[in-house]
Amino acid sequence: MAHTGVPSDTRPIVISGPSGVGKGTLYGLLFQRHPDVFTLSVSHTTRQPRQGEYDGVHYNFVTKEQFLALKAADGFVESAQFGDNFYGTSKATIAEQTSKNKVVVLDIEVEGVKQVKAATGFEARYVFIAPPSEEELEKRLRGRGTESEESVQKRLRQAKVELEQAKVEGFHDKIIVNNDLEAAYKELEDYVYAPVQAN
Ligand SMILES: Nc1ncnc2c1ncn2[C@@H]1O[C@H](COP(=O)(O)OP(=O)(O)OP(=O)(O)O)[C@@H](O)[C@H]1O
Repeated sequence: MAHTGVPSDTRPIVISGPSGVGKGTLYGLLFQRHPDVFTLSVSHTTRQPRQGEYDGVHYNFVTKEQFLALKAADGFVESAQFGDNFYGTSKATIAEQTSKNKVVVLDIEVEGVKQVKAATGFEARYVFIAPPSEEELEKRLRGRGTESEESVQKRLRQAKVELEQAKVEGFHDKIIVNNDLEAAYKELEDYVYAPVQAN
């Protein structure tokens, strides 16, 4: 069945999975095939904008002081530090995007997923994208041609952590194996458009 319009369940969708598994490709299709329905969450960051990046579009660019103040006020559903820079997803940003009748998609690592699950007053749906095999994951990561050898190795180590966590019963609401892209996309779309489950 073809799905159209806004899903009945409008909770944000948290998508996780190892680097190179095809998360971006899959939700990219969701955005492309359902324009104006879904939107990627806009993170806060303390790093400097790069050429062509706009405040409020690619990131909400803030100072370290602003970031830490928001964190102290429990304003993030998840946050992390990479090198000298802080990154986080603010509750207010998600609420604002949701109020515009958009279903917000969050693309985060497993540590972030744990934080979102522990965040107070925040409801979401958790989708894990799994590779058909670790060999295929490595092939895709290399095939993308964006990573150095060191970065490939680092991502593969992190992949093992992600895959281990995904085995925990009930941690994710839905696990999709991205083998054939169209089949995986269909599974994602069917899940996203499934009617709200009565508890
Ligand atoms: N089902 C599939 N079959 C074969 N190749 C795929 C499939 N899905 C995605 N790919 C390819 O795998 C590579 C990695 O995909 P993508 O960049 O979407 O991964 P990602 O999970 O978003 O990675 P990251 O977390 O590093 O951003 C891309 O080159 C993409 O075209």
